[in-house]
Amino acid sequence: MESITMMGSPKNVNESFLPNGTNGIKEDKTTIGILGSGDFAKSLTIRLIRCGYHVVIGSREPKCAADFFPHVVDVTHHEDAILKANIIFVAIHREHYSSLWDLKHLLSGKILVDVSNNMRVDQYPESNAEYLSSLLPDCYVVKGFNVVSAWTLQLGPKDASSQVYICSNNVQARHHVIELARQMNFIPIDMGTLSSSREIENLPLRLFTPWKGPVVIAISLATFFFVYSFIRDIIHPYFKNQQSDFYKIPIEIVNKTLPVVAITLLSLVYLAGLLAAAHQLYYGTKYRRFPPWLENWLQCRKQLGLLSFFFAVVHVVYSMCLPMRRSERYSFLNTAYQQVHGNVGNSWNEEEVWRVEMYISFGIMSLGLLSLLAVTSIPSVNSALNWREFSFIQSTLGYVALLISTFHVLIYGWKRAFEEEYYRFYTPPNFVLALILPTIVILGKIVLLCPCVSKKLRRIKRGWEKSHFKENPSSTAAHISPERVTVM
Ligand SMILES: NC(=O)C1=CN([C@@H]2O[C@H](COP(=O)(O)OP(=O)(O)OC[C@H]3O[C@@H](n4cnc5c(N)ncnc54)[C@H](OP(=O)(O)O)[C@@H]3O)[C@@H](O)[C@H]2O)C=CC1
Ligand SMILES: [Cu+2]
Repeated sequence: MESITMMGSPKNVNESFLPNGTNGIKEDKTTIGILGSGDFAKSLTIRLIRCGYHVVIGSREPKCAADFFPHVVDVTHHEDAILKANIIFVAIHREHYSSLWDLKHLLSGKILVDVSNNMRVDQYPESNAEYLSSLLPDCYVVKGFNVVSAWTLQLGPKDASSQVYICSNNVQARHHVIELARQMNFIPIDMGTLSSSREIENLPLRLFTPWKGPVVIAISLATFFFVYSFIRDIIHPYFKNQQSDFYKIPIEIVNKTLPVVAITLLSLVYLAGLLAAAHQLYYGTKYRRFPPWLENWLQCRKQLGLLSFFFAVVHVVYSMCLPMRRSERYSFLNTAYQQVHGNVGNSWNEEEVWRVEMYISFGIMSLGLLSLLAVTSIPSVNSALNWREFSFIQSTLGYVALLISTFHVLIYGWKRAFEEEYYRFYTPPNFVLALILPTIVILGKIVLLCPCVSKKLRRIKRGWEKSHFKENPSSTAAHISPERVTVM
């Protein structure tokens, strides 16, 4: 186990971890108790003694457990440990909390820090900390430190970026533990009463929660457009003309899918804002709640925007690699041969040259703007901008990015669409599908910019600015109005 090997022999630990004094413990030492001698207890002990605390461990088998702790640590029975400390970490699993019942009389009046986590979100009817508090009502139960892993604890005070969430029904106990967290070089976040403990216990179990919806949308779009292109551009020519284009699957078909997904996701970012504005215009007020699906959509615009940026970047890399392909070289040589054979000296086509120059240029510009939007969505950059600057970049420049990328797609494909021989009207090529949403969004924005509409929208907003909280303090529409949410 890493935590054990890191400690080495007690002598080494004494030399390397203890901060000052002959025995490493400060004169004004504070004793912290820990019940349990597992991974978390070991790592917590290291962090505490590095920060100058004296630690007493309560174990069911102190003799065995003592081998795994530095010799300055007092490893003893539960009863003894409880008597020696006022702040006691409960580093045992919830399933064993009932064993503390026998120690009830000794624990009375002590601060108990519950660090436990569960295996699943909302695994039990009540949170572990609330359960501990109900089991030992004479103790001051504080929830905290469950979001840091044993590994993080071992990294030592140099790692001063970890936040720990702390809550308790007893204000003094909470402040003691907050102060202890600060001394241990964590950033404590006061979460109020013990009713927050369920939320705190669910925090380490989250897996990219705000990303789930946008990722599912991106994967679904990518799958749909990939399969569509595969059938249209590979399977159909194969059955119709016995033309084997299967070599196109790894790069060409993938690279036809990526830009369509990127532009569709970017359109979805702005479509949500447009629908929210339409909702407000329709009802003539800002105080009416958006439907839940629209609220969720508005809240995941940043993730949709970043995914769009990701797809655009991968599309650029694929496009730059297109000339490296062997197939590209063969078709280039074949064209050259046919040109020589046909006695064509100059194949320069001014219109084609302009088309390609334009769409590449528009592609580069839209990637540049998307990068700017992505950078300003980083919290540290975003906090350096005032609201107007942020809104200019995320809203105005975002629409410009959408417009330019629409031109990029349009110029790329318009001529090809008319050159297609088969399925011209029944199954439009990918790029035609890619243009549907951006066109709707751009037209919608133009409508919103019309003087009469924008005047009405401004009036609605001004009304909100003046009296929102007086009129409807619980309105969530205000919190996620189209103008106030990070667009990307
Ligand atoms: N490991 C981690 O990274 C993290 C752990 N946590 C939480 O910390 C707590 C401890 O986790 P961890 O150290 O990994 O677990 P371990 O299984 O490594 O250790 C648990 C300890 O509990 C004690 N114990 C076991 N059974 C009983 C029992 N029947 N009665 C009383 N005590 C018992 C044992 O100590 P002894 O034999 O000395 O009595 C044992 O060492 C858990 O609640 C966990 O959710 C929170 C965040 C991160
Ligand atoms: Cu492109």
